[in-house]
Amino acid sequence: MMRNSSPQPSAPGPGTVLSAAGVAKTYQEGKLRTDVLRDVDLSVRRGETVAIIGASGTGKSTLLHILGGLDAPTAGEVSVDGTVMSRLSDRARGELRNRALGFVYQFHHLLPEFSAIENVCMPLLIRGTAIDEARHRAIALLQRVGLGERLEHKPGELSGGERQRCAVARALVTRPACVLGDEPTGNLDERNAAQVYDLMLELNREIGTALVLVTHDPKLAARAGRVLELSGGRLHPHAA
Ligand SMILES: Nc1ncnc2c1ncn2[C@@H]1O[C@H](COP(=O)(O)OP(=O)(O)OP(=O)(O)O)[C@@H](O)[C@H]1O
Repeated sequence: MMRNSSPQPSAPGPGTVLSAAGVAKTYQEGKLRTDVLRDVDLSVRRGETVAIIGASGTGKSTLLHILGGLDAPTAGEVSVDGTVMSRLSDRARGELRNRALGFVYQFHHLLPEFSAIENVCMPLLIRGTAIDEARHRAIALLQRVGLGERLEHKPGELSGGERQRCAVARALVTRPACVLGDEPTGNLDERNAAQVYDLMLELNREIGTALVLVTHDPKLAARAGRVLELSGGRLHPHAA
């Protein structure tokens, strides 16, 4: 494939937990063709925090889905913890996602019929952790995010900020190499958004999980170690 000469946001190397090389994505609906991503290169190192900003419709969610293995690129490759995702079977890709990645969405995506502790236990149980150990780890993390008194509450019985903090706990309970957040604080007021964002950065420091966060809020983005802007289907270093 022809590669352009735009500067790479950073080159992959040892300690890279997530990388994209020449990632393109085209949506084709009948005769309508939309080239959303043209040539995305990205390399995220262990423990790094990266914010991705960009105008509405530039493809931030599309990119995050592809980085998380939820969608396949039209061209290019994504590697998670050194393994190229497209070379894996669906099952092996699912296992890699469960082992190495965590996800936080704008709308928490917690399971409504399960309690906070059950929601946070879920990724551990999926990977075969014994129930007692899973509960022990879920309780410790829920206490850490300030929900120690809300363990048995269902999502509908939690406030918006509490739901997002529970979703953060669920994403981090497996101590993944990297957490991907798609506007993780986007539905919260400024104070709650700052609190949840703070929490993610604190857990990043404590656990060493890398964070890749899409946000429309420049103030929040500026607190990440690196800010990249998606425009014209490519990622560019963002000048502060
Ligand atoms: N399944 C699809 N089929 C066709 N086009 C799509 C599809 N999904 C997204 N698009 C288009 O791709 C473009 C990028 O969408 P995406 O949701 O990734 O943007 P975004 O940067 O996350 O936007 P926002 O900030 O508004 O959430 C949009 O123009 C959208 O219409």
